[in-house]
Amino acid sequence: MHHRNGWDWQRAQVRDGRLDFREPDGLDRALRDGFFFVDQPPDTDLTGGDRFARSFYLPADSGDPYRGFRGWDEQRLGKHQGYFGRDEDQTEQFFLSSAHWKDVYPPEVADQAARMRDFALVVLRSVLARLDLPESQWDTATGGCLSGRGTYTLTFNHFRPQVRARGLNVHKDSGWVTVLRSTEPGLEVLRDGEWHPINPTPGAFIVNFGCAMEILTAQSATPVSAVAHRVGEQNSRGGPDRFSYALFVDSSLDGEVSPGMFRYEPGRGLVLAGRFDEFLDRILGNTYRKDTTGLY
Ligand SMILES: O=C(O)CCC(=O)C(=O)O
Ligand SMILES: [Fe+2]
Repeated sequence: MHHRNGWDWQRAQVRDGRLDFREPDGLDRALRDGFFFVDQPPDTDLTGGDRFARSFYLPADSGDPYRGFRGWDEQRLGKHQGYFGRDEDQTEQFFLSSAHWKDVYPPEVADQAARMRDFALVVLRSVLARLDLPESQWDTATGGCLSGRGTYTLTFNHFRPQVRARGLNVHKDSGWVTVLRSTEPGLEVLRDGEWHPINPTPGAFIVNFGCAMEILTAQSATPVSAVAHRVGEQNSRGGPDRFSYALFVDSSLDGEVSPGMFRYEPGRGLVLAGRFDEFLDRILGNTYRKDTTGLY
């Protein structure tokens, strides 16, 4: 349904560990849209994450443990970890997977990351329950995500308004589900050949699906869309800079845990579709380069 003020994105809440949509066909529509809103749980405290998003890039200051994170870089933390000042995008980012949360993030941020991960896994289970994939195969299919062996990354974006560039290039997220915290407009998604804004709703996270989910389900009875999205150029409006942060659920990068990405072929089962580490390198590399897009 098209409303005068844009696309009618679905809205859910989590009740008794399951996604409960406002509309009777809400889940099916959300799987096709690739994006939906979900109420933050009643006890959600976002102060640590919001503060980190507004501070991580600032020079260190002994009185403020949320500043001074540029020095935590890929050399120090490992591949795809730490601070990245992108060259072709306004965003400067901080990526951190769960193995590092307690050692690097301030304690409130590490706690919030774990709560967002648990919430994302509830959302993931609810979606898997709608697919024709047997439950006994869920953990294998998702590369160990449901048994705590996946890759869980909390990533912060700060959009530098003084940089003249796109905010964040066109891309699809790599993995299963993303739980996004945003308070400002700027996010746009490609749906039916047109770019539509997704404007944040107070009290709700934005959820979207990634490539791993799209590849797994493409031939199933319930294909799930990983929708291309981007952030437009942000101008200084005299107010605070735009920030966002997201909890990404991806498959394990450890070959001992998971051989890679699967597609589900009804009648045949899980079929290996390729290595996940190589896929991730490619999609991240292509997202932050000038003349490519983070699509596959
Ligand atoms: O800033 C946003 O609203 C979206 C960020 C995003 O798409 C991402 O970090 O993958
Ligand atoms: Fe994204």
